[in-house]
Amino acid sequence: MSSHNKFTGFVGTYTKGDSKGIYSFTLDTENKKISDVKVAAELENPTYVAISNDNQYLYSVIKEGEQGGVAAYSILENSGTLERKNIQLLPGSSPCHVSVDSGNHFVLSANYHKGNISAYLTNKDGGIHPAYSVIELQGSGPSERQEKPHTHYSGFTPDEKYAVVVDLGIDKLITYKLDDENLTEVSSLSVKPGSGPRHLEFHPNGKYAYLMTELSSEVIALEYHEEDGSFKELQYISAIPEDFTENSQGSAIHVSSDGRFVYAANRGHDSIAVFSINQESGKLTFIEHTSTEGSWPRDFILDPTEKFLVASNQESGNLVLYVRDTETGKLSLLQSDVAVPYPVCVKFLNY
Ligand SMILES: O=C1O[C@H](COP(=O)(O)O)[C@@H](O)[C@H](O)[C@H]1O
Repeated sequence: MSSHNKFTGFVGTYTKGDSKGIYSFTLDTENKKISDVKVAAELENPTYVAISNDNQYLYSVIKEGEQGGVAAYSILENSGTLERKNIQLLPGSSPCHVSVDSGNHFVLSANYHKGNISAYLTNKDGGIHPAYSVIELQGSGPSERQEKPHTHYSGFTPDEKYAVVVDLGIDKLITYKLDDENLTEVSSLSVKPGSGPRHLEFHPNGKYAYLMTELSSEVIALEYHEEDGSFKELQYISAIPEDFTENSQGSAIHVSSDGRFVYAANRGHDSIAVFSINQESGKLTFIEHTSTEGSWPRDFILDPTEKFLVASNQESGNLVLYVRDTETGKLSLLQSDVAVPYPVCVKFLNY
């Protein structure tokens, strides 16, 4: 457990309205407050960011003119200051998700608009080489938002032997064997047609994973088999109340590092759903909904102590701070007036 009481976070945004790019902020866990919001780097549409395990580098989605890709930054002295290393762009829309492995060797990006993923290798200075593999996904789904692949997430399995890709347009989770030359498909799982899977997070025991769907607002509990990178469905559970009939779209999902709770965000219902995890079966039980005190919670994150949770409301432009009861998993509101324009993603440095 960290002995710090001040933690630096970063917010990726859409550079609409007043937004200038990536913002940094400080969470003071003693005074239970977020403050010191400032611009950390100016760039267009840095919607998603990933921080290397050693806190040396930040990788961000970037748009430049008619091109999109990934920008690499140095994080100066574990602070909120970013210095550009380089960028790698490809023609067309920018990606929506970026991730880096624990050894800071591979960077992966997923592109919703193009329906593809790109894999990059880093150089010894943390910059990135041009994409060495771009994989176009194939297929469609029954919803009008599933006319083609819309890849929303690419990350790593716990042992980092595989890349896992989630595609909202084709209702699929695909596992690729990862090396420095190729990504080779080894397994895939089709989930409920029309559910629109979006983001995935593993349980710390590496045996289960939890998948948030955007179109059906459900959490899918999965069993993960590390020997071949395959997944098996265990359970579907709604993240919104049964009687809520207005538009709502699932967004982010996180698992507490004690492996006891899953948190999932709902845009429209504007809430975070809390679930407890049965440690024997991996299945979930609903605990509560907490309002996000704003509109369209695109992302949220547990702080490094996991006693707090920070949510980002894209449309109302505010970060919201909750204190988390680590025994019950429940959230209680502390602060909801931290202005950040069009926040899309929120991340902390590692402590
Ligand atoms: O969650 C969502 O993500 C997609 C992709 O993000 P983008 O920044 O690449 O456009 C977005 O288009 C969609 O509206 C949203 O629900």
